[in-house]
Amino acid sequence: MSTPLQKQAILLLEDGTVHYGKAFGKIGTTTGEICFNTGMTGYQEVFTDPSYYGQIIIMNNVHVGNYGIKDDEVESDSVKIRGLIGRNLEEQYSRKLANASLDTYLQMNNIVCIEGVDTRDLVIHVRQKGAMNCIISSEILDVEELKKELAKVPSMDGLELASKVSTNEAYTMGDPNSEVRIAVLDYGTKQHILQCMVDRGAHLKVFPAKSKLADLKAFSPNGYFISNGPGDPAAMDYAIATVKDVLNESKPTFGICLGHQLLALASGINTFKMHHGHRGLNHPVKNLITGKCEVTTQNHGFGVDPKEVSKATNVEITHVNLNDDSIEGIRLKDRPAFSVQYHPESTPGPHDSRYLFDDFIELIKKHK
Ligand SMILES: NC(=O)CC[C@H](N)C(=O)O
Repeated sequence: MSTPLQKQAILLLEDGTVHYGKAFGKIGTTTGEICFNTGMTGYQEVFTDPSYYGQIIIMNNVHVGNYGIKDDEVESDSVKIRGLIGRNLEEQYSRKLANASLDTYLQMNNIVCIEGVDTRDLVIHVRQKGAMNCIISSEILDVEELKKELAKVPSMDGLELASKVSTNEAYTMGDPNSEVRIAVLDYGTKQHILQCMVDRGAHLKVFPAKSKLADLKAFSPNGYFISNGPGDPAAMDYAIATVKDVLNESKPTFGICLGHQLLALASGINTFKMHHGHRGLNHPVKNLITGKCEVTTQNHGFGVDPKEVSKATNVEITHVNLNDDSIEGIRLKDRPAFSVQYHPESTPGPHDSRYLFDDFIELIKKHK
């Protein structure tokens, strides 16, 4: 909750919209693409998800921070969002197990934030006008000066960001004696995606973004995983080339979110920038194979082109979004490869879709 002692802060959007509020986290200036997350819980997992790198997040929930911060509730080693916008960002927290307050955590991670903003109004605005860049500042309070800074920020459309959050060195996880060996292409993976595979007995080797098929093959994998990550998938020529080579191996391959988009691009299907994307914990998806509905966790601003998918002879649509009919899952007809646009590891979120990890492990065992 804002107090009279807090410094002023300003939020300026690319279309000229201005919101005034109070500074939270680091005092400074930050820029990025504005987007909103409708989830009511799981803020720490959201802030540490590398897919959000380069983005400034509006949290729809009116209170953020009430249960503090816990060191192990993270999806990567640091906060990856570029900035945070909230109605009430809380310094006080009530969970005994928490290690720190949200404010301390955001300051430690150098994240510039603004609170006291009418987030309902702002979310409706972004929902109507679409994704755009924005700037938050608690040090420059002159709108004209902020406009000049904001004009320098590149559009998310066409931006390659995955190589900035990928691991620098390859590393392994899980039981080295496992019969299931998965080579992971890390474009900014969430830790719990890897954990979901390790929990099912897999041995993983996680490779830096620019690794080639030959690097992966040196691990003798019997399955390949293509991770989630930030930025525009169409700007990732190096990854599209590697995923094409991976598909030619005809080994079980699974992609999540950015990995789904790369699987489509490597199969000759384009992606596109969505109007304002999907970010939250309650997106209904229908599995067209089983006829069942799943409530899913989502975080994406790009999508796979539905017209091109329906024309492609080698690709089958397996999942659709029940809110807007967008493509949520595909599988290849001529290769043991499948992918989903949403996040089945669901940290945070409902566990309805974790069966996809079981399916992947089963597919690998069958193909051995
Ligand atoms: N969660 C993700 O992997 C996001 C993928 C991609 N950066 C998008 O915004 O669509």
